[in-house]
Amino acid sequence: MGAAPIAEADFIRSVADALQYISVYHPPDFVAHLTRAYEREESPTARSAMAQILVNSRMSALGKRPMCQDTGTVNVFVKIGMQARIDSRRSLAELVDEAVAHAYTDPANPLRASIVADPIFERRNTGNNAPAVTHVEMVSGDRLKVTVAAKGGGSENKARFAALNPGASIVDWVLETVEGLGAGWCPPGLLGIGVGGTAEKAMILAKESLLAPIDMTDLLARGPASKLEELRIEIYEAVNALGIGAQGLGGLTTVLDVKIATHPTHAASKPVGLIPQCVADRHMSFVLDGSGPATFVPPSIDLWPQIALAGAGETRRVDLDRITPEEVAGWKAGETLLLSGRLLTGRDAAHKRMAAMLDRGEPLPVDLKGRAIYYVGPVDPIGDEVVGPAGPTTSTRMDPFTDQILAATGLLVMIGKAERGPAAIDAIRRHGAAYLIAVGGAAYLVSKAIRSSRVLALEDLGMEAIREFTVEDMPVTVAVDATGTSIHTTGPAGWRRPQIRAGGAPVSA
Ligand SMILES: O=C(O)C[C@H](O)C(=O)O
Repeated sequence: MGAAPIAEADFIRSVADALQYISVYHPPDFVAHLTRAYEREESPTARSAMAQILVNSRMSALGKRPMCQDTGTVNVFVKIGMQARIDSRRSLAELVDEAVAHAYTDPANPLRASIVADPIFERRNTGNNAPAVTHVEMVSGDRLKVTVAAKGGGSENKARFAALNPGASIVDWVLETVEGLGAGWCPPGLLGIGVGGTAEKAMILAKESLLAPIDMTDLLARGPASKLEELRIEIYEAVNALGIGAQGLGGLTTVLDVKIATHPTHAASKPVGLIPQCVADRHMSFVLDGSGPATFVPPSIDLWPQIALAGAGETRRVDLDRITPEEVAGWKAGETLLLSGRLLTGRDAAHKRMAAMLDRGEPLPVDLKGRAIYYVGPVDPIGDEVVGPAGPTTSTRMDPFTDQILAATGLLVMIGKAERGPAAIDAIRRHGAAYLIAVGGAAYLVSKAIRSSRVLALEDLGMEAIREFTVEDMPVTVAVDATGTSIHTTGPAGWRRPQIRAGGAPVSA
């Protein structure tokens, strides 16, 4: 007699519950590896960023609110036993999408809807984060193994592929590629590498490799038992020697682990996919056998270290309602500021609209003169929150608009995460502006500095609308000052170490 059929409702409920679970709880292996990296970190700025990420992670677990404002694209991998049966007339993708809609609109913990339908033209938010990206594989057995992941856009944007020559070095390609990624993928995190098969197979292998347990600490302690493990250690050490560090600030740890999955390939080929995983590492697996929905037990809060964040001390306080070009000119790259007052928000879609309005000679819906703008798309609030988790988004996406907006509006300050490109840095210097960063992946913690929030303009853009926040003592770091000095250049340069190949030879790349 075969296994009992899996009820449609059990499948939907299990996927929805898993999505809610991973939005608030980091996997224990991630917390353990990040804690170890934090304890060993010698770069004060990187260590402080890691402290904020760990405190944020614990707060999310306690408050049952998302660890990151970017609650991700839902990726689902379903392995269906050849003898399993799902009692439904709908497609598996439809069931997954119903679960996504349930999870993301759950009134107890609404997650941010980030998916836009029609990626080329309208880019209209679907409102419930569906559809997901669902992969199905038929395997032996009579059960269903489901893995759900919620992958942030910043790290997904840094996915890379190369069709290498069979004799080319994977290590050299990974090093060159990771150096070029910048910090928009929110390190410290993981690298997923897929090698072999075909172009699309290498990318899926890279993505799936990120779902394996994080075990670099054990691997380093016991030593490699295979050539693949040797390669993992070699890449792990070589990438960390680049000195990129947490949030690209320069430091000892950029990656907590390196995962590699392989598949046989054509004699002429060596396809390689690389997908980084940001600090919002969110995934879990469960099995359905027809006996009911999966259940998920919250982890013990003892999993997290208790870290006291440094007090304000002598930190410079900034009144956002009275900033002047002279004051901004006095800020130095690397300095910590505590911001209070009114802060505008705007990100990708708002910048595109504002640039189009300026091109047409139209007035903007908000006056940016002398103001600060925060690149953020927050989660909706619940209960007595004024806003949900609201961490910074990757600023380089706003680079193409920066010169035009600074020149046309008199905007003084931008706040986001990770580095700016050369053209944006040049514009910041020419206009006497400044670029500040908050810690990516510390969204719930950041939201605690926000005292009020209201939508000011472009409401149709949903989470991308222009809002006005009132903030109190919001901690940020000056990343590009008015002289054009960038901490994302000076920081990593100070922490870069010589590359040593397995066997002792220096890496040529
Ligand atoms: O969409 C976002 O909020 C952020 C995105 O995950 C990013 O890292 O840039």
